Amino acid sequence: MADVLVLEGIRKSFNIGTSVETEVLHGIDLRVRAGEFVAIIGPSGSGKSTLLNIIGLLDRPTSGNLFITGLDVSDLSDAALTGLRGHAIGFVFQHHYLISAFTAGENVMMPMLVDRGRPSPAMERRADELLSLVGLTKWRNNKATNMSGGQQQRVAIARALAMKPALVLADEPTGNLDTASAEAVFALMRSINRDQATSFVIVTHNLSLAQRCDRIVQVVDGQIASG
Ligand SMILES: Nc1ncnc2c1ncn2[C@@H]1O[C@H](COP(=O)(O)OP(=O)(O)OP(=O)(O)O)[C@@H](O)[C@H]1O
Repeated sequence: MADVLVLEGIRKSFNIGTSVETEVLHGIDLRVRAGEFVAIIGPSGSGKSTLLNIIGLLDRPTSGNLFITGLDVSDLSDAALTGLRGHAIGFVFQHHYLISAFTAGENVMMPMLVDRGRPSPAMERRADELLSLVGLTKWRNNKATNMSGGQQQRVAIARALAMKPALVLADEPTGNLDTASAEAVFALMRSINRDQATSFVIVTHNLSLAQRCDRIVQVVDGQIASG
């Protein structure tokens, strides 16, 4: 199967203060195949979120090559990166970042509205389809604030899928949830992965969930220690 994501020799340094430069990622090589579900684990401060931000085109590497769905993104402008991010990648974070004044349906429509500017019946239908997929059809017109943490995270997953991304990135998606809700959210992501062949890369501290992914990539001190 084709690779949805290829990283070659990715390095990332941050400037701390005016002169001190610290390298946080020391040459990461990673491939994720289309339809693969990968867990990234590692100690706090090892560079997992930095890596996910680079994969998600939210930050640029200091050096190295990054290919998303076969496209070399190294020389793309910021505007082109934003466009690619909007279409190829869906994001789920530890905090759901739903807009609390909006309904579940409106939150799911947001990426489509940002892309196309104005609402349409097709967008409404897509939102309905996605809310059904995450088991929240009845909650379509409820404000996000009136939903449980697990339900809010399921809305966030529906929103992440709105643009039919090839790859979903999730940073501690179950970190704020109780055990039962974490299980439900993980099972939902896994079933979407299986049914729709969407690739997932999730950062998690939850080892029992990580063990149920296709592959575990362990990051230690800015390098891949295994996986
Ligand atoms: N914008 C930044 N400027 C300077 N240093 C940064 C920046 N972002 C991250 N770092 C540093 O990079 C290192 C890796 O941080 P990162 O957040 O990627 O780790 P992590 O593995 O995701 O940790 P955690 O599991 O605690 O979320 C840390 O030492 C952090 O202080």
